[in-house]
Amino acid sequence: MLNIKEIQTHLDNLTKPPGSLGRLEEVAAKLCFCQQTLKPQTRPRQIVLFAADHGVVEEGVSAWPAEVTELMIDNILSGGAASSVLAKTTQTQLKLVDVGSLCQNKKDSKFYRCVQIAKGTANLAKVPAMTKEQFEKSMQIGKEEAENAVKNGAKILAAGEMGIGNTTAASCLSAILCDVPVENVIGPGAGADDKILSRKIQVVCSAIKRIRTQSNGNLAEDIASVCGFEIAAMAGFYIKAAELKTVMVIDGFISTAAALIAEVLFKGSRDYMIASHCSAEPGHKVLLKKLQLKPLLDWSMRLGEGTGALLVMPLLDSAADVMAKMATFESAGIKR
Ligand SMILES: Cc1cc2ncn([C@H]3O[C@H](COP(=O)(O)O)[C@@H](O)[C@H]3O)c2cc1C
Ligand SMILES: O=C(O)c1cccnc1
Repeated sequence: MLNIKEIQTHLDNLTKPPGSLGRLEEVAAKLCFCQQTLKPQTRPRQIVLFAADHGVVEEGVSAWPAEVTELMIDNILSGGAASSVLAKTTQTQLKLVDVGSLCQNKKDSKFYRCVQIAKGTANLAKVPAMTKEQFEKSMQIGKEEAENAVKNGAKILAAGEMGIGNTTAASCLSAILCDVPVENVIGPGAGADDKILSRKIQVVCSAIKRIRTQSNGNLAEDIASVCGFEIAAMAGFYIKAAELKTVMVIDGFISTAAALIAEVLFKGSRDYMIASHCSAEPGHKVLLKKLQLKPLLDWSMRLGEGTGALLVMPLLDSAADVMAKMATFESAGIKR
């Protein structure tokens, strides 16, 4: 078993003042520890984007109509979305899995799978968004995707999401799992104005109240009642990645809500996580703090779709190369 001390010793033997590559060294050490090697690999790598719709959109909580989910699925698959472009730039294989959008089924391919649990969740403002069975089914699909990706050789995994209305679900999850006031975890999402925002606050507050007054103490059921199919699938994806000791790069607010579900249901999952960035959505830093993850970037991004995770892939490449390719003081003949 390669321990942190041995990894640190190797890092300190490389031709640089100890610690001078700052957080790049932290990333390098994490890759080495998770992969149990001093020559970590960052390719091939895979991002899986999970898509689904949200019944709560009928409450007027998003600046966009639910139909945009379907249009963006098509856009992602035809290469025009930010995630598609960044996946190409960073040479990351992208697959989209529709776990519950309002779309008509399309033909499955290597890059697309349609396995809709339902045509969108139920409206969480009025009733539980999904049953515990649907939650477990969604998680299972995520697990299958992580397992297949690793089986196909992926050394690094990332997940992302597409689902109009999903910041409302993520806000509910954050308030419950971090036990913080609702105002700390609600933001404009994909561009809510003040009117939409105040409706969103009302909806989240009433869903939280319902859970707090009606919960039978089953945490998975509480989570399911405000979750999205894509969020549950990402949680399953992260749990399986951790089980398989595979490094996963976490994206924005919604992905991090799923990451916290993973940590709650499978303790220690966070040890395999790298937080790519801190989103402009206010709840994101609350979730990162709870997970004790320090994001690599703080670039005011607020898109989701896996874009933050994709953006940092070259940083992981650099960390791996530093570890595997730099000369040591001894090999370079430099006396310390
Ligand atoms: C064109 C477009 C592309 C996106 N890609 C990701 N999102 C992001 O915004 C949505 C969540 O925000 P809200 O909860 O406010 O609806 C999700 O689909 C998320 O992936 C997008 C949103 C839009 C409009
Ligand atoms: O940070 C995110 O994941 C995010 C923020 C706003 C809208 N959609 C996603």
